[in-house]
Amino acid sequence: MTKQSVVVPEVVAVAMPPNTAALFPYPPPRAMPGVAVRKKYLQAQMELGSGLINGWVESMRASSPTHAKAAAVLAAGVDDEHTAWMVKHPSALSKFDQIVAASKGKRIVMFLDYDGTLSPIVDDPDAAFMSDTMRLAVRSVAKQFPTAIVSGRCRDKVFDFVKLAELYYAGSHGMDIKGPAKASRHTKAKAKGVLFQPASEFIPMIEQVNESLIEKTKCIPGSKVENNKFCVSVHFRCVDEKSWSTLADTVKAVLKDYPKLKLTQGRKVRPRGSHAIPLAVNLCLLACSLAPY
Ligand SMILES: O=P(O)(O)OC[C@H]1O[C@H](O[C@H]2O[C@H](CO)[C@@H](O)[C@H](O)[C@H]2O)[C@H](O)[C@@H](O)[C@@H]1O
Repeated sequence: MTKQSVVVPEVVAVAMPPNTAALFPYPPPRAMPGVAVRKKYLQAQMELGSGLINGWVESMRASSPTHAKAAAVLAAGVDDEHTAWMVKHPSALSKFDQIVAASKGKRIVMFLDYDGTLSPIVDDPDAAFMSDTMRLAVRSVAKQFPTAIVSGRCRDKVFDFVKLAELYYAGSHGMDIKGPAKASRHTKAKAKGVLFQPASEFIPMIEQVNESLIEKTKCIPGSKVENNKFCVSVHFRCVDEKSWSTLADTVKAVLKDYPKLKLTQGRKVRPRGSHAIPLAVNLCLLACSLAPY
């Protein structure tokens, strides 16, 4: 997901009571002890039809820990990448007072990511469950502020994990947005009619691509194709690094027949022309009757 200033997990901490710090570690947990894993980079997400596919495997390598790198990190006991990342992205909780002071007199809307923020990163995307403690924390935040979850996943799937009817849900990287099913003091009638699906015409095409990707990648152990309704994710977290280029070539081959779909390096396969995350944020803000971002 593209990081926007109103979406970054640091903002999550703004409205979280300080004692929620232990609910979930941030940055997202590592797949192996001592090895930094950035969930954002662990999916095969490519730029389709625009020639940007070159270098995709390099990007996978650069952003994912190789076995050699993992071994080096374990041996040295130092993870420079993680340290550098933390310097650039300090925990909002360590600056909680400053953030509270800066928010005085302002209206706050909460935008939360799901994977790696509300749920731990796990190998099986279907098993990224949210804890009851986290659910309670989100529920209590939603009582204070209009709250939205913005995810690359299919909206229904996120709802099935979260199960809180009082939230806004922006699925498929913002191409599927729905206001709260349950009125709260923030949403009342205004939110009721919110349903935004600007890419509905692409659903049959996405289904075709999904089927084709499943068929073509089934011989690559560890790969997993996830239909997110308005976009498709090809996961390579569990694929041997030696097979990454095969996987990249396979995905590229499938998608060359779909010039209307965009394959973005480090992002997701989605209909061209969509600027999903800022749109998701703006629509949620409008639904809450706040100024667009
Ligand atoms: O909403 P985002 O933060 O942009 O992430 C979108 C993707 O999240 C999920 O994948 C990630 O979490 C999985 C479960 O922990 C993990 O197995 C995977 O490696 C991660 O990339 C989701 O499954 C994807 O469809 C989303 O695109």
